[in-house]
Amino acid sequence: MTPQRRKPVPEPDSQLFPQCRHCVSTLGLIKMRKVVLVTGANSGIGLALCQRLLSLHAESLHLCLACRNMQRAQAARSDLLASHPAANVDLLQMDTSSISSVLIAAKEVKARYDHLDYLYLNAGIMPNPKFDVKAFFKGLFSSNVVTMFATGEGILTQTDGVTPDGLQQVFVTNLFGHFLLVRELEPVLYHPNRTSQLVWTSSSNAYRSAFNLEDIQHQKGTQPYSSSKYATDLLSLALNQHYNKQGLYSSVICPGFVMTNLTYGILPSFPAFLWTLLMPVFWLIRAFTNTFTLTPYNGSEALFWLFRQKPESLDPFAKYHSLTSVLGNNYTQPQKMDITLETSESLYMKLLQLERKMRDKLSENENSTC
Ligand SMILES: NC(=O)C1=CN([C@@H]2O[C@H](COP(=O)(O)OP(=O)(O)OC[C@H]3O[C@@H](n4cnc5c(N)ncnc54)[C@H](OP(=O)(O)O)[C@@H]3O)[C@@H](O)[C@H]2O)C=CC1
Ligand SMILES: CC(C)CCC[C@@H](C)[C@H]1CC[C@H]2C3=C(CC[C@]12C)[C@@]1(C)CCC(=O)[C@@H](C)[C@@H]1CC3
Repeated sequence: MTPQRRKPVPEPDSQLFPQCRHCVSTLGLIKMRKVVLVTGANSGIGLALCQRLLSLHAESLHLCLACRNMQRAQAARSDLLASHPAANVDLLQMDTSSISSVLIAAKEVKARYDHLDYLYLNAGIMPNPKFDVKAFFKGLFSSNVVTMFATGEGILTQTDGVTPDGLQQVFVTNLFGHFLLVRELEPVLYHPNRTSQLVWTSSSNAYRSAFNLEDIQHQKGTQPYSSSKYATDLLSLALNQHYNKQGLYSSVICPGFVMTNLTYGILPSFPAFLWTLLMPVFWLIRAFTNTFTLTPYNGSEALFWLFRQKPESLDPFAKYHSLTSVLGNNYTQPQKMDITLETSESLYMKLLQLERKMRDKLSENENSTC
């Protein structure tokens, strides 16, 4: 963690009143710096988002990179400061797969900042992916080919693990750790007269068929990634139902297919240079599906777009897709999600139950070690 404990500095709106800062503050026209926390910010889409945010708002932002590995986090911070020396970039150690790590990190956030404007819930894993070559070639010659390239449907499975807390690794990393973080940060996310936004990096690989309300952690299946992303879509809707009155809004995005550490892991025997050699093929595929955003910069388009939207104007049933045209132009498009209010509410209740169980377990452990 960075040693300094800084509250964001109130800043007068210098565009409105360029000459007299004193008058601005005495008139009470003070505008606080926007505080933005991004999980999984040290690489890929998360890091690209940070770069883009700083390109537009370097001095009016307070950026907090929440990462599990502080060495990688430091490297990302140095990268950002190299291109934006005046930026405010803090680091926060947080492993979303560990309950105690999330609770400690949330406490630290509440001590450092008195409000959070944006919380990007982006960290995610797809462990031990298995690429079904046979299904891929079968798909290539079927009418489903475009969907296969856009969503990875039917060609990927994963082997999940269990964390020391006894939770399924993918479920807790991608979803539950983030849920707990949101719950813990309620005091800095709710504030009168202004709104806050939660933005989840979901996926078009989120399938209803991979999700089961009776097995929300996906202990039994072989598609924990797809299940965790479908659960993300459901949870975002439930959060809107429960939090909008308090000025807190939630949205989900899909970055498209992006070349990152996560995707390199899908074909581990495939060296990075072969992926680069395949780029012309991928650009060609863009002619059929604009979901091939390919670079983290392009993939972060919808995350960046949401930063500039009024949250009240967003559709809680829509997933916002980053898309890139054949000519390389980026844009964001909403698409209705395959979710219902009933299922989202049932999942929300189950997550609250699991949260209570985990908290009880944690305090039992603390008492027994006292
Ligand atoms: N790439 C793609 O095509 C797509 C990606 N996505 C989603 O985008 C998000 C970002 O992934 P992407 O940029 O592609 O991949 P990266 O692997 O580059 O980024 C994932 C980030 O999450 C972090 N992370 C992983 N596990 C944890 C953990 N337990 N605690 C804290 N941080 C963690 C990683 O940290 P570390 O460096 O330490 O591993 C890394 O910073 C993910 O949610 C992914 O599911 C969705 C659709 C498509
Ligand atoms: C080596 C071959 C010539 C080409 C192989 C291509 C596949 C490995 C990709 C084609 C579509 C991709 C895809 C994803 C992973 C890699 C592919 C299957 C995702 C499932 C990655 C994670 C996501 O969240 C999805 C949105 C991606 C959808 C497309």
